[in-house]
Amino acid sequence: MVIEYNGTVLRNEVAIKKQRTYKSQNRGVFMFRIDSERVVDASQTGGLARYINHSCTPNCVAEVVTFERGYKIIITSNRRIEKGEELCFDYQFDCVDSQHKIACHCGTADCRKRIN
Ligand SMILES: C[S@@+](CC[C@H](N)C(=O)[O-])C[C@H]1O[C@@H](n2cnc3c(N)ncnc32)[C@H](O)[C@@H]1O
Repeated sequence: MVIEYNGTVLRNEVAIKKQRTYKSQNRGVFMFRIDSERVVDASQTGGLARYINHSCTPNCVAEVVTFERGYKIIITSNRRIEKGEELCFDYQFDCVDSQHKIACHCGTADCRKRIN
């Protein structure tokens, strides 16, 4: 394990409202989708894991572990990581319409050129 992605678990509807609010306040939005109903919001209460960037050829994997009392998002490495190397994982965002695509700058040979 490398780090846990901490934050507040929100219902989807609440997460969408909060996302709008953060954007209207010019604040960063740091959210991790657990499933179609729940999102972990790390924008206000999250730790350092929220700063991990996306890569199409990542050195880490983010997994949702379910417990009786909730969820944990665990980020583990999938290979040896050298000192000073940037941590990254595949965001696995859903594909969205062409107007809202985010270009990927991971720079790896297998880059898909967009994050979503
Ligand atoms: C959770 S934040 C990651 C931390 C962010 N780079 C920062 O400095 O706060 C996610 C955002 O970072 C940017 N990002 C992350 N990985 C990227 C990538 N491979 N290419 C381009 N932008 C990326 C995108 O704007 C994305 O919406």
